[in-house]
Amino acid sequence: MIKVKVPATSANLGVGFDCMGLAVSLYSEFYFEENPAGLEINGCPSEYQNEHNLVYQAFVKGCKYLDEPVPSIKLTIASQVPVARGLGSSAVCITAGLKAAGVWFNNALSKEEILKLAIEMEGHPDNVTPSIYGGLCVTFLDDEAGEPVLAQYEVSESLKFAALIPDYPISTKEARAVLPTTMNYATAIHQVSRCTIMARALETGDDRLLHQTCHDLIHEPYRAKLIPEYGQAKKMTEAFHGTMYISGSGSTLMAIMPDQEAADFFVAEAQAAFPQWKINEVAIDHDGLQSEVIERGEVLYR
Ligand SMILES: Nc1ncnc2c1ncn2[C@@H]1O[C@H](COP(=O)(O)OP(=O)(O)O)[C@@H](O)[C@H]1O
Ligand SMILES: N[C@@H](CCOP(=O)(O)O)C(=O)O
Repeated sequence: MIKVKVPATSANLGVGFDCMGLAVSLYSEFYFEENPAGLEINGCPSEYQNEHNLVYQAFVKGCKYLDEPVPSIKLTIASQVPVARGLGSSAVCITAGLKAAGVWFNNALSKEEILKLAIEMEGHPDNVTPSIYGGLCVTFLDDEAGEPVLAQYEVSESLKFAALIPDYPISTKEARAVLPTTMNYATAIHQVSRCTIMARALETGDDRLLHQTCHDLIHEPYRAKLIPEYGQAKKMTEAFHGTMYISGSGSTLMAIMPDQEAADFFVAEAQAAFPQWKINEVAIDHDGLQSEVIERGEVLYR
């Protein structure tokens, strides 16, 4: 049996639309076993328990890329990552399926190959890269070869992340449909300058600089309208000297707090204000995608 564990992600990270993302400590686990009786999928909503399942689709893509026959499998999913909440559930499914295909055929897929195939499936790299590599990642596709180019950045340990997860979904497809198709020079300059300096603010833990730089003009103004509580949550975050952005395509709002004390007070206050939401501090995941081959309850190799 192959076990794959993948962290959730917080993509865009304010001003890093479609390029910057962070792996966070909510995990999904996937178990792949041979099942001669045919495809069987458990542990996810019934609408995903068929051959269209995204994890299975990615597994098939990996097998085909390797030119190997698609094995008949039982797939069991145990997920902490909520669906359509901007925490990368689709990226998690895709990277897990690809990784399992690689492991199934003697670790035949490198991380770089998994990344390239995952971007093809997801359409943008900002959530799949951190789900594979962990930490804070920035990625773009090379103009000529179309190869992913990535850099990893440090995040100061003093900064604390609190995920405000609403009780309603927003699908990435719908959230992309509300975006304009063009932007002007002034907006591009605003965004590029802030994104570059925000990476430094995250590295140094400079919460004032973080607040100055984390001001997106590319997607948040349009998507905030899909989250009625956006303004209230932002005000509350700022009252605790934090900085808030829409995680991925929403609906989760991510607050970056300057220290542990502020994070603890903020989480309690936010939970009282939004009793139906799940509000958790999340740590940064530094490991990314992990796999194990297990036989008779024993881990044979990782
Ligand atoms: N456990 C799962 N099994 C199969 N597909 C899943 C699972 N979790 C998420 N998905 C797929 O991912 C989609 C949600 O992705 P998306 O709209 O990008 O939101 P997000 O990635 O922010 O959670 C679902 O509609 C479904 O297709
Ligand atoms: N850059 C993408 C990120 C989507 O992330 P997800 O976690 O919501 O899947 C976008 O903003 O559309």
